[in-house]
Amino acid sequence: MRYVSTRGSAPDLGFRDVLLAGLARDGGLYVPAEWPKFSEAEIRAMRGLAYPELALRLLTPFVGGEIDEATFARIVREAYATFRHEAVCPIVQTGPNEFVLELFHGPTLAFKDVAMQLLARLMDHVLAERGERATIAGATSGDTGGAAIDAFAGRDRTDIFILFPHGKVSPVQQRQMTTSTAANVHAIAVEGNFDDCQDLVKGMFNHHAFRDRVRLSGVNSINWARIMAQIVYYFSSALSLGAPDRAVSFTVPTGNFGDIFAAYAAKRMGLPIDRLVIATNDNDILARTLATGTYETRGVMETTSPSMDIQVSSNFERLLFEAHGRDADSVVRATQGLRQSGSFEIDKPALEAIRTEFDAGRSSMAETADTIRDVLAKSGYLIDPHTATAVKVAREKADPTTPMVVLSTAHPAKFPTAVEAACGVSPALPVWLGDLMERPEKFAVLPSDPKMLEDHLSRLSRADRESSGS
Ligand SMILES: Cc1ncc(COP(=O)(O)O)c(C=O)c1O
Ligand SMILES: N[C@@H](CCOP(=O)(O)O)C(=O)O
Repeated sequence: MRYVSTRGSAPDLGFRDVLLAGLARDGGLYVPAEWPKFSEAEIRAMRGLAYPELALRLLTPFVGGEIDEATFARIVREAYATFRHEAVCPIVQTGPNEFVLELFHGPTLAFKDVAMQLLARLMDHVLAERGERATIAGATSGDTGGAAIDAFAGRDRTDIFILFPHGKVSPVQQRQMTTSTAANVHAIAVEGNFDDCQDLVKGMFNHHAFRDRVRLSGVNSINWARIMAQIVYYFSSALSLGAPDRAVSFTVPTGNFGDIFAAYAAKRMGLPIDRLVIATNDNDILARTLATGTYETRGVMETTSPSMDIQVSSNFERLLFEAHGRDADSVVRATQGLRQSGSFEIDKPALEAIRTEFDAGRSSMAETADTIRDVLAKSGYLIDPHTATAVKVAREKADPTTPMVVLSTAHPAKFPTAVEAACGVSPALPVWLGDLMERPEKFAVLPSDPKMLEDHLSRLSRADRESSGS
């Protein structure tokens, strides 16, 4: 399996190089040169497989023989052994045709664990094989950071630097990033919003001399391996609802477009998916884009679902590439427009192609709070604000003939203030995180300044020291 960049001028790479590269050298994102396909009979034969075995079957084609079978199987099994639910990503029914896919049974209570536990082990393996070290940089609006820190803490081959927007993540999210005692973990509070953090990280990737010196790798969903791992739970949930003999729809609380792009990938691989519904909070750039055909950034509004407070939705670039028939020039034009004027128009045929697969809706903060209350009252089930934005939108788009699966991307205990304000119940953290709020914090505070950030990383990165021979 080879991987190509959405911007067309970076070299094609194999799986191990894509895993370590993160962002392509032309600023684009890697996608598989072709989508692996599974027939109906092959999908039917996946029914009843345990989650790690299903993951092995679906992900093996993406690895393309670059990691031997036995090692890959061991890594996958170890990654999912960290989950505290036997099914890894179970579904629960919350309405006649409404199901919630619980993605929060991993170590940090967020869907990011599903991919990050695998990614860290894969990177460790490839780095050990090559006898190399890497510097990991990631931007987070709250959940990616905690999940990445948990997955990479204490790993000898990597130093990890996580940038989060100062004062704009929930207290639980912040502590999950700032209380690690591992020497290779470095949390950085940036004076800015998530888009600033993401810009800084992409800036470091696009500064090739720096990138090469510190051997920069990424853990955001710009890294193909993140998307790859997230494909599995679309299959597992659809299989348990009757796929491939029955189509299902998914509603996904969306920010950086990684999770819903994994659903699109599952569909391209043969999973019968009817509608893919994008749910946004008040930062509704994607819902506006689908309605108008213009992707137009506005200021970021702080909401009760902070992980979705974002304007520049990185993985939308992967969808643009597909919707334009894999024409990299169209993607380059769009990204130039975004950089120059904060907006771009999507051509009519590409927009139609997107609308054929996707639908979108928005949930305001008040509607999200109402939904938390309503789901608790009617189903006795407590959801977090990100999940609630999706339930609200899913209910507007529901079709009585097709099961609708709503992705529950975080445990409610990560956002106790918003949940309690909505419904009067304050969800408790699980026992293993019971003392999280009392643990001492350690983090740097930096302005949104590329040079200061690079200096900070250089000072602390072991890969940089090795490259400079000091
Ligand atoms: C809890 C939660 N829900 C939803 C999202 C949005 O997911 P994506 O960025 O993949 O669209 C995020 C952040 O990624 C998140 O942390
Ligand atoms: N919502 C995310 C933002 C980063 O997204 P990613 O999936 O690209 O890592 C977060 O919680 O950090």
